[in-house]
Amino acid sequence: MRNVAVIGMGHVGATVAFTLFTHGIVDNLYLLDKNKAKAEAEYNDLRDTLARNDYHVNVFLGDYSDLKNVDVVVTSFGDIAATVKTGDRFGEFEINAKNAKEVGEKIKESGFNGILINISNPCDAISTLLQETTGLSKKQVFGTGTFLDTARMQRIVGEELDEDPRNVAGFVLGEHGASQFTAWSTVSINGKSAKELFTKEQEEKLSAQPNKNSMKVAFGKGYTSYAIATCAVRLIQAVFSDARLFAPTSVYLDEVGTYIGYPAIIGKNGVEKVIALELTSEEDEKLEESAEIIKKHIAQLK
Ligand SMILES: NC(=O)c1ccc[n+]([C@@H]2O[C@H](COP(=O)([O-])OP(=O)(O)OC[C@H]3O[C@@H](n4cnc5c(N)ncnc54)[C@H](O)[C@@H]3O)[C@@H](O)[C@H]2O)c1
Repeated sequence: MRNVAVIGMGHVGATVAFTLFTHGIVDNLYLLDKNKAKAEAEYNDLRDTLARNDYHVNVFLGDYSDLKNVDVVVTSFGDIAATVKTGDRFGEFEINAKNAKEVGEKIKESGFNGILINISNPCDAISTLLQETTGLSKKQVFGTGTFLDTARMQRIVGEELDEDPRNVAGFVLGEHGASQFTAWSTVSINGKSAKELFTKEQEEKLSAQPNKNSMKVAFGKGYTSYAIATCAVRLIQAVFSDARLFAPTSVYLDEVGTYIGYPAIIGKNGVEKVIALELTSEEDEKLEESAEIIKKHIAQLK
């Protein structure tokens, strides 16, 4: 049985739950939110879907005591208005640091010992706090990180070359936030390296787009949901099917001493392996600078 709990049933959590439900990716789905009325409304809306859904899914109004038997917990708590107001994911840091402590302690008390995939922002810092509070291993806890920003980069590069985004390989690395960067040395399109296709100026212009585009969506609809939910669901599937998916997620990177967006192999144990990239010295510096920003914020909290 594939058991998933989603904690935080806002725009993102509800879209993750709906996607799992309609794609039959879960057998038992537990919905949790500190706003009980919201969780109950989502629970009832999903139950009303059952008679027309292609798959049977057992959906529950969850409680922390249910987590003991859950395989994957997704954390999507927060207050998106705080990010939209500031245009910076650290705008939600104070709120979500408190939430991470509260939710993390409850997860620990529940006896949960599965895989925790964090979405809540600022993603790298909150993944760090959740790992510390739950006491789960660094393999068991990871964040969606730059998996989403990488998808945005693939879209932008694909559009530039009139190619399907799935034909674009490579990574956006670093903070899921303003200091992220496209590691152009890793990017290729249908086997051709970005270096052969773009000038330095073009790369710089394209680099700024993933983060800009995300804020454009957030400002336009007040939140973002489809792309992040699709990323989270792909990662959940990778855990259930032990896909050993090579994906840039927010993982603990020893070299920089923090959770940060970097490629890893995702499988049944969570982070099976972090894959060391051969970056240029300029990219290495950018990664370190991005790590310093994440660490500085976490240190200010302590
Ligand atoms: N990592 C990414 O790429 C990415 C992308 C989009 C959104 N996000 C983040 O995901 C989070 C959710 O976004 P959203 O648009 O759904 O926000 P939202 O404000 O619509 O919903 C947040 C939900 O969390 C609940 N919540 C708050 N504190 C809680 C707690 N302690 N325990 C349980 N539930 C709690 C709220 O009641 C609310 O229903 C935000 O932090 C947002 O910034 C991350």
